[in-house]
Amino acid sequence: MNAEPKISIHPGPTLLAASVASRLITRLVDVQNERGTATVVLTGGSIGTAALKAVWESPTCRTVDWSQVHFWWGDERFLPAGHPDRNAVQAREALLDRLAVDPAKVHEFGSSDQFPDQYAAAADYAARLQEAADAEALDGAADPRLPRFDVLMLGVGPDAHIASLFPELAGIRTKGSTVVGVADAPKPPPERISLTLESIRSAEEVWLAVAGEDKAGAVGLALAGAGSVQVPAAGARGRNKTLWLIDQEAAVQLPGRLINREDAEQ
Ligand SMILES: O=C1O[C@H](COP(=O)(O)O)[C@@H](O)[C@H](O)[C@H]1O
Repeated sequence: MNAEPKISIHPGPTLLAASVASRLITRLVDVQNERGTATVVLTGGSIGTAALKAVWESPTCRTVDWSQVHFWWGDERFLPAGHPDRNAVQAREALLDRLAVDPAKVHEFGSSDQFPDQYAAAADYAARLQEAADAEALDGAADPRLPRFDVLMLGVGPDAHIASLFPELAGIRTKGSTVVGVADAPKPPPERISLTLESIRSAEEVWLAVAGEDKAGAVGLALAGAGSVQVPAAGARGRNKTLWLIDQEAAVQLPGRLINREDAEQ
């Protein structure tokens, strides 16, 4: 059973990124207080990267023990290791390279100079996720193929894609695998690697961070209950929490009944 979406609307992208950052810091500290180690799944994209910069700029950044955080990614562009368009490179520049992280806990997708194709890199990531799940050996794990994801962050494209799961393509239809190799993505580069929707839905909390009027149609459709093959963002739900963190421009096509929901987050 996954959690119904809650929506939090912010005045603009800068405050949105700051809000995502402050929630992330708080959540990681809370999880570390409970369990010692926390796990976050990062996203690429505009707000995802801006939020990581905002984490670094936050006065509370150092309240997290960054050496005890596992970092995974929801998706990656299948490019050479240092390519500036790789989500991991952008996350490193924005935050990870500035922190005392444990390199053994930073789990990047393989690159095009390591693997012959995106399918081999996807199989490698699935195997590493399985290893991490086996090492945790959690009773009652959400999915025995995956480690526990405390927070999984997503951006949303104007076409409603999440991670590298695009409308109507094979990736969003994939069942029975945790990771998928993607060909022919409509947004460059065409070759990508992505967690599947079932992996995304195994996370304890899924946060979708979205800004801009070009995303308003996607946000409106996703929250009005569209199907996930046509509108992948509609299927992104966490087990305990599904949180849409959006700005006012991205909110302009929200169904009215959702804007004033009593349970909407402030
Ligand atoms: O290509 C990608 O796009 C989405 C959304 O990016 P945005 O810049 O429109 O916010 C992102 O979530 C995904 O990780 C990335 O690979």
